[in-house]
Amino acid sequence: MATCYACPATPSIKIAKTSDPACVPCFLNWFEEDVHATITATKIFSRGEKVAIGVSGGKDSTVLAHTLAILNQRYDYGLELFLVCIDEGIAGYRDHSIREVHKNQSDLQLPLKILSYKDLYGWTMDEIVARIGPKNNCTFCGVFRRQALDRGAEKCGAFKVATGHNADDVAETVLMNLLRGDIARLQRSSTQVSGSEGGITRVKPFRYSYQKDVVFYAHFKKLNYFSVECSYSPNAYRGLVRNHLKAIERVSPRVIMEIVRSGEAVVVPQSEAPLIRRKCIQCNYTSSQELCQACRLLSGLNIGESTHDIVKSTKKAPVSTDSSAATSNGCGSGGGGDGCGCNNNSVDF
Ligand SMILES: Nc1ncnc2c1ncn2[C@@H]1O[C@H](COP(=O)(O)OP(=O)(O)OP(=O)(O)O)[C@@H](O)[C@H]1O
Repeated sequence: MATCYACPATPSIKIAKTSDPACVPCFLNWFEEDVHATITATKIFSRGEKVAIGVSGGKDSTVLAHTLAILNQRYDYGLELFLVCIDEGIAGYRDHSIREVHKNQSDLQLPLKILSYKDLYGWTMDEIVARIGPKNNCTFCGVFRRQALDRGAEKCGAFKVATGHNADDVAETVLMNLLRGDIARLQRSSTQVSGSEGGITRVKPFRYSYQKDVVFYAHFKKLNYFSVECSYSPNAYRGLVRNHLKAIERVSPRVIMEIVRSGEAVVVPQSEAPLIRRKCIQCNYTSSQELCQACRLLSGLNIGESTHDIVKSTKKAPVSTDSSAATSNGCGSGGGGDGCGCNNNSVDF
């Protein structure tokens, strides 16, 4: 009978990333060591750094917060960790997941900052959807969340945000950008540290961790997390790409890592155009234009512009260094959109 890859015990699972059989204790140890290997290989953290972990209450960020807390102690990274949670104002969804965030905060004993769209922007996502309808709402949510996470990090004195995007998310993003011919975004989404132009940087310690292994880890560790999909998520184009990827993965499990690595191998010649980086005249957030993406969206909302005009107004930046410029089209736009900050449609993280 087969034994665990690392000890004589009977295996309980097959590790998704390596296809090795493993017992639960060896799997848990393997997972943590694999994340440690990613962190050391990609050099995403520096000693003494303050790091804000974006926690939504979902499985990925819940596992991320636990793993980083463990590794920070085990390997003495010397990081000061904070939890930052953004309340988008989606009744029946985010209010429920925030309960899980509180439980995790009490387990981990890390400082928690919760910021809401209502306080930051004057609108909840429920109010925005009531105003603009079911299409394009991921555009608003993505731009606002990205900026809100930066603002949460700033409040903790952190210049780095760690998110729970995993290898499956990154592979989907690489494929989506490739299918859309957006090679500049493909390269941006494949870098180890993004958004470093003087602002707050973003890192993904799970970029080489398989989604299934994250789920196994959460399950075997009995972590508290909320597993319901966002009620407004149309899951259009990313859903298609995800299904294709899952089909290929059944034949060749290594495909996820191979796509992630392929994305990293793409080198795009630097644009001749100078990057313009300034502060938004309204909110002081880093932007490539007078008004940052969030303020442009907000001004359209506040004056009652049509959804089409609001979203169109965010597509004008030719050379964008606006760190909120992760999106330009909406998710509900039938798959043609540049997507949002959430995993369902984003093509930039
Ligand atoms: N409301 C939020 N507050 C704080 N961080 C968030 C929030 N939403 C998303 N994030 C961050 O962005 C990452 C990707 O989020 P997304 O919702 O797209 O994917 P997910 O795979 O469902 O992640 P999770 O399981 O952590 O919710 C999360 O892992 C988390 O780090």
